[in-house]
Amino acid sequence: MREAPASSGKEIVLEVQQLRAGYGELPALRGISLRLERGETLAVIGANGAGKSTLLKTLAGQMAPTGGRILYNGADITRMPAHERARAGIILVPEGRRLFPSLTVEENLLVGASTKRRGQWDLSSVYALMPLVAERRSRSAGDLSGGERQATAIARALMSNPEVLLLDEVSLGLAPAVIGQLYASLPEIQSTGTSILVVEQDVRQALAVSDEVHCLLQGATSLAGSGFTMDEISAAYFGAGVAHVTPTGTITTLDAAELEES
Ligand SMILES: Nc1ncnc2c1ncn2[C@@H]1O[C@H](COP(=O)(O)OP(=O)(O)OP(=O)(O)O)[C@@H](O)[C@H]1O
Repeated sequence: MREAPASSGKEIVLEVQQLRAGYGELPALRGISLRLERGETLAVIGANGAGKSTLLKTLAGQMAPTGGRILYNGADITRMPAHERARAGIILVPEGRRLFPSLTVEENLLVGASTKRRGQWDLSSVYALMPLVAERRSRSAGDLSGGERQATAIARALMSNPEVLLLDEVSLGLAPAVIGQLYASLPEIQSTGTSILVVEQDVRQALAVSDEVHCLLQGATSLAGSGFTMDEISAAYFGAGVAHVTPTGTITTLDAAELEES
């Protein structure tokens, strides 16, 4: 694997070094390294089973890594439990939304506020950002449509005033117009200094919303950085090795032979 270090001079909020994780004997992450800058959106892409959800779960503390380190604002949080990471500002919106169906939308949002982190997000600012959620505030979460549930899940995460927001498959199963509305809220979230790591199946959507992209292939990094062509991305996504140096930043490439060895 080749790496050319980036030197953008921006503050690194989250740094992942050679992260490994797996399920029993099955390795799901095989030495992932990445950096998330303050206020940056990084899209993690890759085919089914590439390790995207495992990466987010490991960053949120829901899965213990088998190797490597996670640094948050320079401190080693590799062994920090999930609830402490949430209190520290790393908030995961998991695939499948996981709201409390018998509670109203507003009650779900108030659960998000239970980390008691201070910041600009409270009920009124979240409702202003997401009018769809405001309109549904008195509804039971169990009665919402898929898009409304996803919007509510993001709104609940915002109530924690996250420093790092981890979004897993925001668009899964939603109509394009609904996906557009959800992604439209990201720039404003980002502008408050929150860093966003978004897992997205739709590569074009991922590129549209992110500053940088990180492609996983069978648990390893096949491409990372910005300014790639669709051909380069699809080669990394499906497994043909590519080599490319971006104008601005890090580039990591992995060819098929290296993947076999790792
Ligand atoms: N609970 C689990 N038990 C055993 N193996 C698992 C489990 N969850 C994931 N895996 C395996 O770990 C690997 C990585 O899965 P992961 O869900 O992280 O991939 P993904 O990129 O998020 O895929 P998808 O887009 O399908 O969600 C796959 O081989 C998957 O089969």
